[in-house]
Amino acid sequence: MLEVSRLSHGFGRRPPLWEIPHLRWDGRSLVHLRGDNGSGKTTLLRLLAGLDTPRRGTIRWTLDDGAPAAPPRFGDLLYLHQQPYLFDTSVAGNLRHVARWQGWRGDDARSRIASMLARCGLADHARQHARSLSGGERMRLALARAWLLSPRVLLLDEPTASLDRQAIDDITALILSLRETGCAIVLSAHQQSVLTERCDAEWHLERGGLQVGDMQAGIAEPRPLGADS
Ligand SMILES: Nc1ncnc2c1ncn2[C@@H]1O[C@H](COP(=O)(O)OP(=O)(O)OP(=O)(O)O)[C@@H](O)[C@H]1O
Repeated sequence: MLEVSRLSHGFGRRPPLWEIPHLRWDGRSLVHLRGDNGSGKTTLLRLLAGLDTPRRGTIRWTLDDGAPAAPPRFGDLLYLHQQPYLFDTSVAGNLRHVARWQGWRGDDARSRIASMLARCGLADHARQHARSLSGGERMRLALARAWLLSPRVLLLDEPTASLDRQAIDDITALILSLRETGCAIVLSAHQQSVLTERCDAEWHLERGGLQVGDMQAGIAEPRPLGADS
């Protein structure tokens, strides 16, 4: 469970990008973080990932009963940038790094890597250098690498930006499969797509605040700037 309280952040002398009085997330759903370019989606995801420290407010992880939980460790929570960093090696080599990190060896490692390459449609690219992949393939490899770490929470920054329809469909299928494993996902996207249509909830950054909506019920609960909820 994620609990955000009186959170705000900004840069330099500029006013805060947004203020979020209160946000509670069960850490189970698939959330679409929506907002115009420059509204602060990446900034919020980076704060949730613990990569930056907020100017004001708190981000806490709790157990279901509200008791404090330790912040998720690397591997439990992963943040993927829209141009994901890939290791300077082959496609399979990128997955071998994770296999070593996980302590997998020999045939066990090889079969896990082969099945992940197949699942992500990258089997034919196994020996190709990762940095020569197309945009959609790079994102698929980044998701494959993340998947091998079995994250509990995945924060995806514009995973379908600049991709064509087929690539968006491929990434959508992968993200939905990852979610089936029980991984909670927040993904940012400034436009609606086949992927965002499959989300359970929407967090909408606009006019300096965050509106939370339940996509299934079609409800949006405005949380006005500065107000407690
Ligand atoms: N490290 C930084 N230093 C100064 N300004 C920054 C920094 N990071 C982000 N900003 C500014 O904060 C604002 C929000 O940026 P952010 O990347 O969070 O928006 P975004 O909603 O993710 O945008 P996009 O949809 O274009 O990716 C922008 O005006 C950006 O220039």
